[in-house]
Amino acid sequence: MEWTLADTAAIVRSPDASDDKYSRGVVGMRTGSDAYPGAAVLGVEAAWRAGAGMVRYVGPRRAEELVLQRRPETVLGTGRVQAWVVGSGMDAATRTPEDTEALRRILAADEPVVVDAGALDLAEPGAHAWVVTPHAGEHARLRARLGLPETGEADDERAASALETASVLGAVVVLKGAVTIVAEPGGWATAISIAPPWLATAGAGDVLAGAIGAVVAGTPTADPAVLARRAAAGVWLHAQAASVAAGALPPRGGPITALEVASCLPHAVAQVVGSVPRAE
Ligand SMILES: NC(=O)C1=CN([C@@H]2O[C@H](COP(=O)(O)OP(=O)(O)OC[C@H]3O[C@@H](n4cnc5c(N)ncnc54)[C@H](O)[C@@H]3O)[C@@H](O)[C@H]2O)[C@@H](O)CC1
Ligand SMILES: Nc1ncnc2c1ncn2[C@@H]1O[C@H](COP(=O)(O)OP(=O)(O)O)[C@@H](O)[C@H]1O
Repeated sequence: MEWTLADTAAIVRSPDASDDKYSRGVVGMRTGSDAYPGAAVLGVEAAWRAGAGMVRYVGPRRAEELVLQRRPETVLGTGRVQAWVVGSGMDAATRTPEDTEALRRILAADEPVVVDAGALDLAEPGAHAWVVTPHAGEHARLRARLGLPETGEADDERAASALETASVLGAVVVLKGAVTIVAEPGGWATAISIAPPWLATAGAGDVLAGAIGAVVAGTPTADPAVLARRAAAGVWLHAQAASVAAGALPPRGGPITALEVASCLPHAVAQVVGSVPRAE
């Protein structure tokens, strides 16, 4: 049930001579708002640092400026992408009608979508290439909207309820917490419990969404079984990056920020690709 480094290594590959920026995966991000421009920066940073070949960003002017300040590599505006990340740093209550319309278009498109925070209210039952990423509070709200009962906090109850939500929604569910559950509509689930409690810090979820987006864009797929395993690999990299960040503070770790977690994603990726023997 626990997702491992070896599982992640079966999914995350290092680029080779045949690769270019497009084949490595382009992530499109519609995240952030005037209230939360920082969430856009965190997600974009994470997508780059988890190995995207290109990141496109669409959002309000101030968020665009902050994103470019941190990552001038980022391409502003729409264009072809292999995966979307939407909703981090957005608020369903204050979203503009244009934002809502744009989110609906993305959710209806063919590319896989990571659906976070302020876009979760738009998730409706169907058969979707979506990875929804609620924390406990968002999961409870999502379940209430889907007409599903309240559930407990024990690990087995969380796994069962994530599976039920995945099945009713027709999408992969990443239920975040100290133990993060990844569940797919077909009935498979896994857990990632290696994250240090220091990861409980504002913005860590925005980083997670960007990291998952990069892993999904690496080999885009609409198959929920494959999508779930790619999402689990993204969760594992994020948790491992947090361990690297906190572990740099001896002897037992110390406080880390979300941006530091994003900055440590390359270490986690390097550990994963370095664990696989080179083909001679
Ligand atoms: N620097 C930034 O720009 C940041 C932006 N953020 C954005 O802020 C927005 C609001 O996110 P929040 O999660 O704070 O607000 P929510 O509106 O989702 O959460 C508010 C309520 O949900 C419950 N809740 C929140 N987290 C919970 C948890 N882990 N377990 C159980 N219940 C929980 C609590 O009752 C809380 O009062 C999102 O769009 C998010 O992406 C946050 O990620 C923080 C950092
Ligand atoms: N006690 C904990 N131990 C380890 N990881 C945690 C703990 N609490 C939360 N996390 C992780 O931190 C991240 C928090 O995300 P989220 O709740 O969306 O916060 P935010 O909205 O501030 O970004 C998730 O990846 C979650 O799994």
